[in-house]
Amino acid sequence: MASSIINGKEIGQEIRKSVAERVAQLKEKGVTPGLAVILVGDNPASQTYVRNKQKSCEAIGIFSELVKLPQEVSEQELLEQIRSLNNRNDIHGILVQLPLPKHIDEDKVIATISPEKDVDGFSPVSVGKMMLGQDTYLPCTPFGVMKLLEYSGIDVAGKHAVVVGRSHIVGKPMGQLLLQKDATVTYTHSKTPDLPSITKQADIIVAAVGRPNFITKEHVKPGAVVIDVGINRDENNKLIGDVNFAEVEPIASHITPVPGGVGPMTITMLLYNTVQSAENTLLQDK
Ligand SMILES: Nc1nc(=O)c2c([nH]1)NC[C@@H]1CN(c3ccc(C(=O)N[C@@H](CCC(=O)O)C(=O)O)cc3)C=[N+]21
Repeated sequence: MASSIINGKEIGQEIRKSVAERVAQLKEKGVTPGLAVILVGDNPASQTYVRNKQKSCEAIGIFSELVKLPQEVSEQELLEQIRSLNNRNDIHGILVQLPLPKHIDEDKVIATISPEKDVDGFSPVSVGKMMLGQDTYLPCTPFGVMKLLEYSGIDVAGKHAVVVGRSHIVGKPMGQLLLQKDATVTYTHSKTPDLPSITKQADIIVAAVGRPNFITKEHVKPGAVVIDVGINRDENNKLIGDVNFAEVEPIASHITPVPGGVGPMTITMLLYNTVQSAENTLLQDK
């Protein structure tokens, strides 16, 4: 059974088209959605991601502003930059590119972003609302995975979903969103004994461990859906996922490739959240 390869680039493009239409409607009302991206230091990977985010904004008419700060910037200065962006009417979304240098308290930085502008969905307020099923900005990567499943016609209700990884930005919220759609969710992680015995029971596996080719055919039940959130780089700087694609593809029913799977969806949902935030300001003005 060869699997159907889920094309995140194509699904992302389709969603971006409808987001672009909403941007056009906002502009008719005199509002240009604006995203501020804060980049600290000069990590080459972060620079590439940030450039991709800016290009994607431009392509659909979202204004994007890059705030570049040196590696040695003080936490105080970074917090002041965020507060000033919180107060700007032309900025509807604020994203602080992670990871941050070690001398800066990431939790404090994220908590300083106004929840109204937290288009990453990382702040304590956003996370709390998500847990309660309230209206909020959903974290872009798990949100993107839910859209991939939906657009691929995969109904998660009643399915057993196994999430591998428990990070604040992917694993934990991923399980929540699946649970909200009536999946039965199992969380697994680096301290889970005999992982294959658990993942073998999954109808849907979401791999978000950050280890290249970690999920092999021994982990996968034939016919399972396999979503690869991994973005590892090999020695030649080539992008590789957490799933051994060559091994797993023949037995899965659906699988996401890396690149071209979850990655493009993360950016798509960032654009989506930013436009949502701009629309929300219009509702508040009324
Ligand atoms: N505050 C914050 N928010 C983030 O959302 C955030 C972050 N910090 N820090 C870093 C990670 C990583 N991330 C990616 C987004 C898109 C691709 C992506 O588009 N990948 C393409 C390929 C890109 C390439 O070839 O390099 C793909 O998978 O097809 C990858 C990774 C967002 N992150």
